[in-house]
Formats: sequence, C-alpha cells, structure tokens
Amino acid sequence: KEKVEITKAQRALMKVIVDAYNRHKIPQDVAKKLLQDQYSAEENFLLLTEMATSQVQVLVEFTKNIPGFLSLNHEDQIALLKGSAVEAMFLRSAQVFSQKMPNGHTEVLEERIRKSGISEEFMTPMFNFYKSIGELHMIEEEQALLTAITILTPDRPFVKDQQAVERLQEPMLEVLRKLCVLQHPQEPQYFARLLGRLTELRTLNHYHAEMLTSWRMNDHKFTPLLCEIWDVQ
Ligand SMILES: O=C(NC1CCCCC1)[C@H](C1CCCCC1)n1c(-c2ccc(-c3ccccc3)s2)nc2ccccc21
Repeated sequence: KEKVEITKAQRALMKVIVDAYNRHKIPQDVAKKLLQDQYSAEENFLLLTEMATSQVQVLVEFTKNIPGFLSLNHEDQIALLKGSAVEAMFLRSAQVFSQKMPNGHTEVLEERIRKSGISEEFMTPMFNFYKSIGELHMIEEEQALLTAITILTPDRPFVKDQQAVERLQEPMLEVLRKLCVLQHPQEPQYFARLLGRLTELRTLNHYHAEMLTSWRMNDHKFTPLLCEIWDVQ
C-alpha cells in the first residue's frame, strides 16, 4: 500500500493556489440572479458577456499568482490565457451549477439555462459535463488545482516553450494526485477521473464559438476582450 504524504513544499504550493483561487472567485450571484427571474435571450446573452468579461479579468489575476507563471515568455503567458479562458469558464460554470442549493433550485437553474438562448444541440454535452463534475464532489483544493492545471496546458496553440509550461504543470499534477489519494482512499481511480474531465472540457471548448453565434437572437455584440477570447466576430 503506497504511503502517500504531501510534503511541506507541496502544502505551501497548494496554499498559494487555493488562496489565489478564493481571492479571485467571481461572486456566485449569477446562479442567484438566474433563479430570481426568467430573462429574455437578449438579457441572458448580455448577462453571459458581463459574467465572462469579469471572469477573464479574475482568471488573469489568479494566473499571476501561479508560481513561475510570470517568469514564462510573455507571448506564452498570453497564449496560455487565451487557450484556457473558455475551459476555465465552463469549469467555473460547472462548479457553480454543482454547488449545494436548496431543494429544487438546481432544477430551476437547469431550466433557465436550457431556455437562455443557447441552441438545443449544445445542452446535452454541456449538462453531461456539469453533472460529471458534480458527481466528483471536489473539495476547493481540487477545484483550484484543476483550474491551475487547465491553464498550464503545454500544448495550447502558439505556445513556444512547452517544456517550461510542463515544468510548472507537473508539480501541480503531483500535488493533485496525492490529494486525490488522501481524500478518496477508497477510489484509486479518482485522480484519473478528474483528469478525464479536462478532456471533456476541451470538447466543450470546441463548441463555444458556435454556441455564441447561434444564440437565439440577432446582432450578437461582443466586447473587444471577448472577441479575443471567444474567436468570434
Ligand atoms: O453566467 C454564466 N456562466 C458564468 C461564466 C463565468 C463564471 C461563472 C459562471 C452562464 C449563464 C447561462 C445562462 C445565461 C446567462 C449566462 N452559465 C453557463 C454557461 C452556458 C454557456 C456558456 C458559454 C461560455 C462561453 C462560450 C459559450 C457559452 S457559460 N453555465 C452555467 C451554469 C451555472 C450558472 C451559470 C451558467
């Protein structure tokens, strides 16, 4: 039986990531807002662009706190942010969707999202992902590390020094692996399941531009920041 122990250095790394993650969490109020009222497709689209814009700003702040990130080549820093922003948005959305809510609220939230203006064909892959994240019952350390690992994906488009990114991602993967063994001793496959979600996240990434342009309304307006991040317009 492997004796797994998180070293002092690994605990320090985890603390930095979790503190940054908690400091840079945008308020969960999007779920509360969606539960309060039924909005039109136009209002929902505007809400998404507002939430997404603030989430990208938050993501940049979180990423700056990842040890070593600011020492990477500057173009590579941009390539990593651009390449992971949508996945981080879906990962955060999944965590918001899976958070504990009073009885019946999750069903109302799901209904509101189904009727938000996103075309039908994307609902199944999106909710399958949200539910598979929910089933993992991740603790915040796992959520924070998974977000950092997503950002530090070496094979994003246009990344020049992939080895430098791997050198930052590997210690995060190792801490997460140990954490999973300690947190879920009776489930040796838990770490593998967690990483499997990142593969599912990439498929959602693939749909995102079409989800936006097919939003049930005409004249989709995007901020310049979102045009950069969302490959639209
Ligand atoms: O506000 C939201 N997400 C915030 C993003 C930043 C981080 C916090 C969450 C949206 C709302 C959906 C309904 C209409 C308003 C916007 N949302 C989604 C998304 C479905 C599709 C999404 C998308 C992203 C990029 C590109 C193409 C499509 S995000 N899933 C949610 C699950 C639970 C609560 C909200 C959720």
